Formats: sequence, structure tokens, C-alpha cells
Amino acid sequence: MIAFEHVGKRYGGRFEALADINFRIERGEMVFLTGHSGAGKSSLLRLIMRLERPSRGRVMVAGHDLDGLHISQVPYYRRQIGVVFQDHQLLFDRDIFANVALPLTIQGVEPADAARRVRAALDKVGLLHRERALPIELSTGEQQRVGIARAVVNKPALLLADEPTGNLDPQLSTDIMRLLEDFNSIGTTVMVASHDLALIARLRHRVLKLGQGRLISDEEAA
Ligand SMILES: Nc1ncnc2c1ncn2[C@@H]1O[C@H](COP(=O)(O)OP(=O)(O)OP(=O)(O)O)[C@@H](O)[C@H]1O
Repeated sequence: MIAFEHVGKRYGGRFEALADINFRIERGEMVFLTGHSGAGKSSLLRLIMRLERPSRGRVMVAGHDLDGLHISQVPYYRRQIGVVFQDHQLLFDRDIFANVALPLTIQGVEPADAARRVRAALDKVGLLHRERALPIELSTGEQQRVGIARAVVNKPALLLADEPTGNLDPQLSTDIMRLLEDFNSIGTTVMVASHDLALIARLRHRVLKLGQGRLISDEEAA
């Protein structure tokens, strides 16, 4: 599903955020990406999303060599990827339904079809009964679940999460990770960047660890 071959990323032609990164993630895997602050986790996820391009090496995702992807193909490529952010990036002037519908609205999905898919996504994260609420009316954990519903509404083959539990207490963090595991169990490939080592240890998935921009370990689940 994902292959990095000798990938390096320099910013501003000088600073090396990632160096000689090599790994493969198979379809259907769930993998944690960890490492200290500034180790390069977000940079690696941005390469997969094709928000950045590597300075060296090759990034392959779902059969695409991202370097060969024409700019006009990038939006179609990104539809295969759902992204969950730490601060969830919800639109606070729109209700939960409209927030989750956003990717479908942008793609011009027919409203009745979109509504069915939004409700299915909200149901999966346990928030169907809150579809008319505004984000401000929800707790932080619920807001993050809306972020996850929005990320999966397109049924992406790949789900990326960048510190999805950064602002949550341990119980809510576990709940969010379990939800990501649920999507993994139905076949979605999941990659989660997190520095919550205690949580990562409890959940037993493969762990890629970055240090100073290098892949310093790649350990299968215990
Ligand atoms: N657009 C950019 N321009 C210049 N330097 C950048 C840019 N993005 C990231 N960096 C630098 O690259 C390094 C890796 O950053 P990155 O955000 O990938 O790390 P991270 O592991 O996600 O860190 P954190 O856990 O703090 O988010 C850092 O030193 C950062 O300052």
C-alpha cells in the first residue's frame, strides 16, 4: 500500500527533515509512527498525502509513484486517503452533518447519496444523534470523532492520523484508537503518528520509530 525507497526531505535546500527512509506497509496493516518532536513524523505523512514532494528517493502509494502524478491527478489521488488531525479542523459555523459531508460536497456527490454516507459515517463513530449540533456543543473527544467520521466518509483505502489523541485524556485516547482499529478491522490501512508511547505499547501494532529524520526502528507487534 505504501513504499518508501531511500526517501529524503530537505526544507529550504538545507535542513534535512528526513534521510534515507525505507519501509513498506501492506494493504490492511495498522502501523504507528513515533519519535520525538521534530523527528519528521508530520513530514512523512505530508509526503504520503502529496502535500510535499521528496528531495530524494521514491514514495509509492496504492500503486502510484507520487512523483509521476500529474498535478491534475492529485485531487483524485487524495480522495483515497482520509486524514485525521490533532485539532480536527472542523468548521465551527457548520453543523456536524455539514462538516462530515464536506469532502462529498466538494466532490459534487449527489445530496441524497451524500446524506446516506454521512449518516453511515456518523453512526460508526456513535454520533448519529448529534448530526444537527454545532461543533462547539460537543466535547473534545466527540469533536475528534466527528473528525474521524469526516475522514472515513469517502471510504478511503488509507487512513492517516497525525497525533489524533494529542489533546485527550487517557480514556478518550484509548477510545479514539479503538475506533481507528475498528476501521482497520474492515480492511482500511491505518497509519497513526503519535508520541504517546504508553498508548502505543498497549495497542500492539507495528511501530516505525523516527529519530532525527531517520528510521531508527521498525518493530512488529509484540
Ligand atoms: N515547511 C517546513 N519548512 C522548514 N522546516 C520544516 C517544515 N516542516 C517541518 N520542518 C522541520 O522539519 C523537522 C521535522 O518536522 P516534523 O513536523 O515533520 O516533525 P514531527 O516529528 O511531526 O514533530 P512534532 O511531533 O513536533 O509535530 C523539524 O525540525 C521542523 O522544524
